[in-house]
Amino acid sequence: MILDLDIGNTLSKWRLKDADSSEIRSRGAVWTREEWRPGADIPDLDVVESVRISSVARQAVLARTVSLLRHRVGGVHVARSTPEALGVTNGYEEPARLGVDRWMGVLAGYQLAGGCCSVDCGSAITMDFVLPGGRHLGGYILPGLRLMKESLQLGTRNVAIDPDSEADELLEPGVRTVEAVNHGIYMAAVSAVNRIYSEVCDQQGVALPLLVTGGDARVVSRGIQAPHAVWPDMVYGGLEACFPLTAAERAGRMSGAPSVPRPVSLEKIRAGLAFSMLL
Ligand SMILES: Nc1ncnc2c1ncn2[C@@H]1O[C@H](COP(=O)(O)OP(=O)(O)O)[C@@H](O)[C@H]1O
Ligand SMILES: CC(C)(COP(=O)(O)O)[C@@H](O)C(=O)NCCC(=O)O
Ligand SMILES: [K+]
Repeated sequence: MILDLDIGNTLSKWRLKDADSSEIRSRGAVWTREEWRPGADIPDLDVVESVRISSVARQAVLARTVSLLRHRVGGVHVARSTPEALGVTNGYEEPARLGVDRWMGVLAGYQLAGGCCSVDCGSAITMDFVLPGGRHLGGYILPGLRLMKESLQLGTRNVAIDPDSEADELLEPGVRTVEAVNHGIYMAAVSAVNRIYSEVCDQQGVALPLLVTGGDARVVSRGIQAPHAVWPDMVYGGLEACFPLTAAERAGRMSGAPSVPRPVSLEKIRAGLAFSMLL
């Protein structure tokens, strides 16, 4: 079995993948903390031959996780943000400083769709852009839904936005504090994503395929106007592409990769931008 780990600021996600069949056998998530307890937090390591890790948690968390795993597992692969990989050049002035989850998302998105915009809705909402040809432009970081809510300190943190609620409902004025907060932060997130996507496509003169991942991907997706695909395993897709271990991965296939809708035309994106500026 292959154990894939995506350690974010809030949640540490794991999945077990069968190295022979390439099937995902199980998955889970625990709050990100200092130490892993195999058998409790993550599956028993006896069945694991290799581990692939993307981590943006504090360095100490990664160091401890890796030292625990190295004692028990043959191959431990830790992803890093590099100046170039898989045909993509990292746009950061200091490439190593780009969050590795963003880099994994960018690489997965580029493998799947060529030039693209990748959006990761987790503790932070990040947006990254890669042009056809592989130039990563850099991106945007804004607070995620949960962080925005916590920063208001109105005691509403434990009432999550229902991921099944309709975007239309969430855009209406709230008539209770929790509702006003939820609708406010939702509006902040989706209007930023919509605007940034359109602005960058306009600046660069190209309509890019759009991919969305992260714990809040489903709810944010409902408010995104441009055609897009939700890909919960996008960070794992980057790990598969960087460290291919199964036959399917060596052939360039990433688990759970969605079919990506064609973007609308650049003219339509520009018309939408012009319209929003008139208002
Ligand atoms: N069951 C859940 N438990 C915790 N957070 C959840 C859950 N479902 C959705 N979320 C949302 O997902 C976010 C975490 O998403 P994730 O992509 O895992 O973040 P990160 O990678 O930063 O740890 C939380 O901040 C919260 O808004
Ligand atoms: C921006 C992030 C905090 C997002 O992390 P997440 O919300 O996925 O936990 C992470 O990608 C990170 O620590 N990045 C380093 C800074 C940067 O990318 O510029
Ligand atoms: K994120």
